[in-house]
Amino acid sequence: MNYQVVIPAAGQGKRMNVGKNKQFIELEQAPIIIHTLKVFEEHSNCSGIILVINEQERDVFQKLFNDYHINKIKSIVAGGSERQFSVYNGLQAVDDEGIVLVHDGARPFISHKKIEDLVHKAQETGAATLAVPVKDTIKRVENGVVVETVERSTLWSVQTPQAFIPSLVIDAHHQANKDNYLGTDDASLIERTGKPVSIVLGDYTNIKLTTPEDLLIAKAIMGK
Ligand SMILES: Nc1ccn([C@@H]2O[C@H](COP(=O)(O)OP(=O)(O)OP(=O)(O)O)[C@@H](O)[C@H]2O)c(=O)n1
Ligand SMILES: C[C@](O)(CO)[C@H](O)COP(=O)(O)O
Repeated sequence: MNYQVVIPAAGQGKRMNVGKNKQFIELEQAPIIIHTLKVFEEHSNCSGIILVINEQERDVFQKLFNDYHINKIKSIVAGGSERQFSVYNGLQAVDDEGIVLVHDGARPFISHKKIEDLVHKAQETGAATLAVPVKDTIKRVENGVVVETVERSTLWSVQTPQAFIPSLVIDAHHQANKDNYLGTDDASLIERTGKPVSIVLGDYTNIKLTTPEDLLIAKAIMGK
């Protein structure tokens, strides 16, 4: 099943603390965002990429597309002040057919196999996300004191891509905007409308490069 993918890459990378958009940090002679884009460029099931960027970085991205032969870019869309707004802007460029994926530009280690597993599930249920079982014990803390230890067997660490029937995720964004609701992922916007979101087992290597330590892990993953 073919799919389109919206890739939000318009963040500032504050937690990476390198003074620039972390998407441009080089790993093995290519920027992080190129590693991510190449996964979809090289996947025959991907019919088009909608990339969401900071407008001030348009020329930088354009040069990267030329240098690395990224040809599946269907649209380049300006991001917003929050990830949710960036994704919403990207979704406006999506064809209302098939399945749409939303995938963080900061997650370069996604595999074709997991994308295909996810798309298959979204075809069945309308909405699905990759996730992995939590390995640490998770506690709810208030004012530096533990108020609850959450039952670990029910906890999953959610990743991207997340996959949807386009109209479902677009309607959920509209509702969230109307309610002034800000979520940290797109699946939560669907959950809050009462519709089900399925879980598809991801890989622990599908990390989001967020803080400097993640670059050490990324180098190990690439070495593997
Ligand atoms: N306003 C925003 C915020 C985030 N993103 C994108 O959403 C993905 C996940 O966000 P995150 O890892 O938090 O990236 P940043 O927002 O850049 O990081 P930080 O919060 O540390 O500034 C990234 O590919 C990021 O570029 C975006 O397109 N628009
Ligand atoms: C969407 C996400 O990657 C799922 O884990 C995560 O919520 C993004 O969070 P961020 O703070 O915007 O990176």
